[in-house]
Order: sequence, then C-alpha cells, then structure tokens
Amino acid sequence: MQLLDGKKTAEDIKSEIAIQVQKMKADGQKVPHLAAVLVGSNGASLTYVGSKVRSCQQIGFESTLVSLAEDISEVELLAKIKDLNEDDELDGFIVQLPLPKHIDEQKILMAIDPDKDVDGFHPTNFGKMALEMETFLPATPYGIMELLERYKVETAGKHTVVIGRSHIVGRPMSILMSRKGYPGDSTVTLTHSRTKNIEEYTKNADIIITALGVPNYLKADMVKEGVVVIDVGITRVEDSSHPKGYVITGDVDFENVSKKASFITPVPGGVGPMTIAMLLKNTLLAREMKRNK
Ligand SMILES: Nc1nc(=O)c2c([nH]1)NC[C@@H]1CN(c3ccc(C(=O)N[C@@H](CCC(=O)O)C(=O)O)cc3)C=[N+]21
Repeated sequence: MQLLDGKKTAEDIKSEIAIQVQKMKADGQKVPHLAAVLVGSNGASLTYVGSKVRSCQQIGFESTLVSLAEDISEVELLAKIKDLNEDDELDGFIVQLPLPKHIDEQKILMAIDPDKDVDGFHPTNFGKMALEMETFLPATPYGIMELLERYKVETAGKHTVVIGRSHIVGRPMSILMSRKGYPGDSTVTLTHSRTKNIEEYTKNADIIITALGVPNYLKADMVKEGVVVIDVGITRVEDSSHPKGYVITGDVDFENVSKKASFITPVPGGVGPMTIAMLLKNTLLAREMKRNK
C-alpha cells in the first residue's frame, strides 16, 4: 500500500508556486492577489479560510479576507461581489460555502465574473471543464487529479466509481475522470443516495472516490484487492479527549481498507491540503490570464 500524501504534495506545489512568484517579483510584475469572502463565522469555514489566507502569505501572494455578517442580505452580498468583480487589483476570489439559508447560493455563484472564479463553480467554467477547454478546475477535483498524476496512478481504461454527486466534488470528479488524456480516460460510474446495491459497484471498482461526509462509510468488504481509494470526506466528530474537542474523520475505514488498497489518501493530510494548493494554482493562472489579456 502506498499513501497518497496530500500534505507533502501540497507543500511541493506551494514551493513551485512560490518560485514563480519570486520570478514575477524579480521582473517587477504584480503578484497574484486572492480574496476570500466569508459570510458568518461557521467554525469549519473559519479554519479553511484561515488556512487559505496563511498559504497565500507563505508563497508570496497578496490576500484579502472579506468578512461579512451572518445576516447580510442577498442584495448586499451581490453588491459586494460586483465590487470584487470590478476591482482591478484582484485576480481571483472565492465565496466560501455553505452560505446562510436565506441566501440563494446558485444566484451568488452566477454573479462571480468567470475570469475571477478561481473555484471554477460558475456555469461557464463548469461547461468549459466538461468540454475539455482550458479553465479553472474546481479545486478539490483538481487536487485529486494532481495526486493521481504525481503518484503515476494508472487511470486509462480503469473503472472509477465516484460516490456522491455534489456540484463541487462528485459531479465534476466524474467528468474529469472520463475526460480524454491522463489522468482521465477512465470508465466512470457516478453513484449517489438513490443508487441501489452500491457494493456491486464498489466491489468492481479499480478506483473509488468517496465524497459523502459519512464517517467510516467505506468498509474493507466493499472493495477489491489492489483498489485505489480517494477519501474526500472531512467530518468533524466530537471527541473530548482531543485538545480541539473534535477529530477529523474521512468516509473510509482507513485501518481496514488500507490493507487491501494499492494507493489510499489519509484524512487529514490527503485531499484537504491539495484543495488549498490547487486554489492557489488557479489564482496564479488567473494572474497570468489577466496579464496576457
Ligand atoms: N467556495 C468554497 N471553496 C472551497 O474550496 C470550499 C468551500 N467553499 N467550502 C468548504 C470546502 C471544504 N474545503 C476544505 C479545504 C481544506 C481542507 C483541509 O485542509 N483539511 C485538512 C484538515 C483541516 C482541519 O483541521 O479542519 C486536512 O484534510 O488535512 C478541508 C476542506 C474547501 N471548501
């Protein structure tokens, strides 16, 4: 079994980007600038946005955190997004999800300028991704593709089973794995909450990508020997014996599934850190696109 070390790989990618930033500086160029919009103060969201900002500092990007009140109206948030779209200093921005219930997420994501949509969530960018055009790939699926590539995991002709059809992970993942070229060319089955006899699929899968958010869902008896397992689940499970009061738990029964797997991602330290690294990579791309315009 080989561990797909997302933490280490993310550090490698950040170092590569930092070198690019140094070159930009030496050339007297503007460095990439990322903004993150955070509505309210959900604990997990604060952690993620915090590490995004810290990573920017680490590699020499400029970053801006836009903190807005939980009870901000949809109209006010749309106005804020318009400001960010028009801000020439900014190369890209993200609106941290989930948003409070009184705000229509779809409407917000549609309002982001596709050229600044470094999350790749705008329908224009999602469409380009599906059509195999160059664009911002959603950071989590992009991070998974990058891990597969850097560890040279074979994907062509393999049966990939994706569990979960969310707009930000499962659905784009199923598209990327079926795209032409490496690391794609896979035969994909997208399973979800209405799938019957899911083990029939997982037992026959060469690659399994779980994005459910159900701790320890994928068990050893659901997979075949030699399977590649990518665990996108990140659930905070309360645990008073830990200093933070919780432990981060994935969708996979790691202890037992890892005994059968050829490659597997840990949680934490797998897909999560890769998500942040790829967001930074998208921001670098946004800067380059803007410069070449
Ligand atoms: N507009 C938007 N874009 C996102 O990309 C986005 C989002 N909203 N909302 C929430 C999800 C989740 N997400 C994570 C990023 C990093 C870790 C990460 O680094 N996790 C660490 C553990 C961190 C911890 O202690 O919680 C790890 O897995 O090793 C996890 C999850 C980005 N998301």
